[in-house]
Amino acid sequence: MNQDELKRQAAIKAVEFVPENEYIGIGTGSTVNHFIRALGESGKTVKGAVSTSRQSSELMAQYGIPEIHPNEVSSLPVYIDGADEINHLLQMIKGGGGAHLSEKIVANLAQKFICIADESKYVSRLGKFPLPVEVVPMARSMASRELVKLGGRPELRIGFKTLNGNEIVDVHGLDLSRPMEMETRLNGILGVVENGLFAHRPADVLLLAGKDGVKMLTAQA
Ligand SMILES: O=C[C@H](O)[C@H](O)[C@H](O)COP(=O)(O)O
Repeated sequence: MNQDELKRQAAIKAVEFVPENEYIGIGTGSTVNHFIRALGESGKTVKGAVSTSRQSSELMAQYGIPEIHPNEVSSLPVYIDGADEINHLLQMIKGGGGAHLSEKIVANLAQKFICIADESKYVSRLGKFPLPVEVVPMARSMASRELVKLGGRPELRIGFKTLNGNEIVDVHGLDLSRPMEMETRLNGILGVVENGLFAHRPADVLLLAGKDGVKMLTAQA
């Protein structure tokens, strides 16, 4: 089974966690695209979904899943999303698609965050994947100098703008051994809008697809 098929298996499993006739939250990325298709084809009815990107909104529309704005809900029973890396505490690096700001907002509206991933995403230590950091364009250089002081090597994602018109710097080499501290610290840099560490809001459940099937994991102390 290739990686894409494993992503699809995790996504199909996630449909079982979707409550009928409720609003849900939907993330962004290739694994989530499989989830939207699987939900659309499942015959399960949701009242609607809060989306986190244009890409997800467009696919939801193709499958007749109504979209609702995050400001119209105060809570969501579930949020389904992928990850670029996830550890045993279900803390994640996200933002490979540049959508981590809206993903973090919607994840924080959710009672349960279900992460869907293939087994290559499960890591013993976060940080091989460069950490996406969304920055206000006029502060990009200033913020990048601060990221260097923290031990990172920021690299501008050339030609990319976020949903909010900002830029992304992908930061290599940061020490992420204390993810909660680093998440807070990075967001304290002037010009940083949000970083892709999900340590304060980890996933609640990980559906991890491997060659032996889809495992359901929770945080391991
Ligand atoms: O901005 C993108 C998101 O954080 C995605 O959840 C993440 O990049 C994983 O994407 P994929 O499912 O394509 O591997």
